[in-house]
Amino acid sequence: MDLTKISSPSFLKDLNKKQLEALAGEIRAFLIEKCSITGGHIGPNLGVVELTIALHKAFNSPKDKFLWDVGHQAYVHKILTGRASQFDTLRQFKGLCGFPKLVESEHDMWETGHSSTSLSAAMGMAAARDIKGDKNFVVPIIGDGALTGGMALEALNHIGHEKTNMIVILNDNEMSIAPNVGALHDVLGRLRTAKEYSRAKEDLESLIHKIPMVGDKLAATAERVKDSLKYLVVSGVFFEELGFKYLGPIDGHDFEALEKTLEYAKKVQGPVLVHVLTKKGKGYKPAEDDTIGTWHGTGPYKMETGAFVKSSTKGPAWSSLVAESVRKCMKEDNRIVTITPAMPVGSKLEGIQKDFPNRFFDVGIAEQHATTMAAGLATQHMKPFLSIYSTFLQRAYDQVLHDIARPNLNVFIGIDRAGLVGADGETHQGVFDISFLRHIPNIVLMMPKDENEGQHMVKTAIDYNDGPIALRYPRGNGLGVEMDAEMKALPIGSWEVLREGSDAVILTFGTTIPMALKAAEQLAYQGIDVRVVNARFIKPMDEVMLHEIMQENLPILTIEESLLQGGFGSAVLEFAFDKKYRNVQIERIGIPDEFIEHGEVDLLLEEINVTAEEAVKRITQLVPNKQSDRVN
Ligand SMILES: Cc1ncc(C[n+]2csc(CCOP(=O)(O)OP(=O)(O)O)c2C)c(N)n1
Ligand SMILES: CC(=O)[C@@H](O)[C@H](O)COP(=O)(O)O
Ligand SMILES: [Mg+2]
Repeated sequence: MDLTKISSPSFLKDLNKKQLEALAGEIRAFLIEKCSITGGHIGPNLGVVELTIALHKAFNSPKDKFLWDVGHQAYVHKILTGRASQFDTLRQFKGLCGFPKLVESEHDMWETGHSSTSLSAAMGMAAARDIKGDKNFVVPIIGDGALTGGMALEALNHIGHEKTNMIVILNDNEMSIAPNVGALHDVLGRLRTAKEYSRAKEDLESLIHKIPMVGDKLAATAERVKDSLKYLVVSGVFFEELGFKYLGPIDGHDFEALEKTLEYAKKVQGPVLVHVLTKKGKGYKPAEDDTIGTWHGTGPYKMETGAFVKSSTKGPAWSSLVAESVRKCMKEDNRIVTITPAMPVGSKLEGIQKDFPNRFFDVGIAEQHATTMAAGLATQHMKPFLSIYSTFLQRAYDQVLHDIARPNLNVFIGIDRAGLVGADGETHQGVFDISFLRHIPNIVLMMPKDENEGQHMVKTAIDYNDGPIALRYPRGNGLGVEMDAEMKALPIGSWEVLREGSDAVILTFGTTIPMALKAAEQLAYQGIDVRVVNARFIKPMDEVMLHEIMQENLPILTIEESLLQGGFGSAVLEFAFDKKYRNVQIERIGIPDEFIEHGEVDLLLEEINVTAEEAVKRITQLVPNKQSDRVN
């Protein structure tokens, strides 16, 4: 079948088991081929091929509402809702989004990207339905990893209390990105093996009902016996005690089991949780055999061998640089404890996990817990290293403020994926952390210009004992610079002049330094002499140097791959105003007040004018008389 010809999932209603299985095969082949070129979340999507087909067969989207938790596993949903032809543009600039997107389709009911939001949103949609007296199903699909997110548990608690009609599909493949962790994971583990029990339960029930005369009465008593048996044998009671009817576990690749269970679930009053067992990466051996999370989200790969296509990079991965530098420090200092909320693979923490198993914690998708746990460690004079993506740190804003900064606890926060991340798009861009951290008292916030300065900043953070200190670093690789043999701490709040200049100053840090230097070189040809400063401490700023620059009354351009609103440039403006440098001209380049969609980072930066050309233009406007000098 030509998948690109699908315009709506309604055709599924007429397919028999054989045809459904054939369709599943075609979709798998399509996904493996397309993702081999574009990259993407191939593992999770191969695991939900049959489940997604069965859901679209059993329900009537968009009247019935599917909410895909995290949403990285919605490619099959996108294929069945008329978007197969767009997969060549998956996660590319102005192309198909890798997550559900309202503007893309009426079938995309809820935008995700961050984990564990589907149940809360589903409760909202179900409440609206009930208040309006509408009749439709609300069907959130949540993974075993996402279920460890605090929001999901808050929602389960409320939904069960309200006894709202909802069919929760728990897609359990025993994996988060890495193998799933936590006591809830263990509960699911007991359930997975409980297949026998649920069959025995049904056999028992039908047997008792057959006993003439006493059958039904006995059945009622047996119900209580069965339930007590349930307490003994399986932990499905976990969900049933929360007010959910628990169905399962069922094989998520078996169309008959799926159809039977979904049709049964549609008849149940109140919230139902259908526990579906799937295999992440199913149907593609390299992904199926993945036990660590390599095939959760990938770049392009060779279909035949599963070999990843190497991109040309100069320096080490930033995550590896930071993790390796911390690992070195952990050898010398047994106060250091590393915590990650479910991202050991992305943040390259496997080495730490292996060498220091009792000083490493993967807490699951639980950013708030991870952050406050770090605070608790710091109260006991340990040195917690919280490794967390910028975008996911947004989940723990109050924990940083209330639990770490307010009591001024010595926590080292490694903010990974700081800046534009590219393919994951607007739900994952790491461009807000400066704005939401800079205004918190006691915080030190820094960003290195290259991997050598990165290792020195790790040392700076480890040696710093006066409160919270955050090191932000980008997705991707370093510049390939030479590394000093020894890590050495930097003076807190110290900036560095990279290029002298007497006509204007560019203040910038991290990934935008090469662009600033390029602009300065171009301006030199115009006779404009620009100083370029590595403003590597975003907080505290180098106020001595700032006073000097402003006393010289030099025009200033700030550049940052971060939100302008409340960002570094704002800090410089505030400084000038507060210190009464009212004549200094200041311009800012950075992320505008909008969400930045998916695409290659260079194209995104061009789109929003965070470029050397823009810097040249802005500086030229700042020093017009230099222009006229040159012309005369
Ligand atoms: C708040 C938040 N934290 C972390 C992530 C990163 N992340 C994306 S998918 C994923 C694992 C999800 O596991 P599961 O829900 O079981 O889905 P599966 O990939 O197994 O289908 C994680 C940790 C995220 N998207 N959002
Ligand atoms: C869907 C999700 O949130 C993660 O899979 C994320 O895409 C990982 O990002 P990196 O690829 O930058 O590790
Ligand atoms: Mg999972």
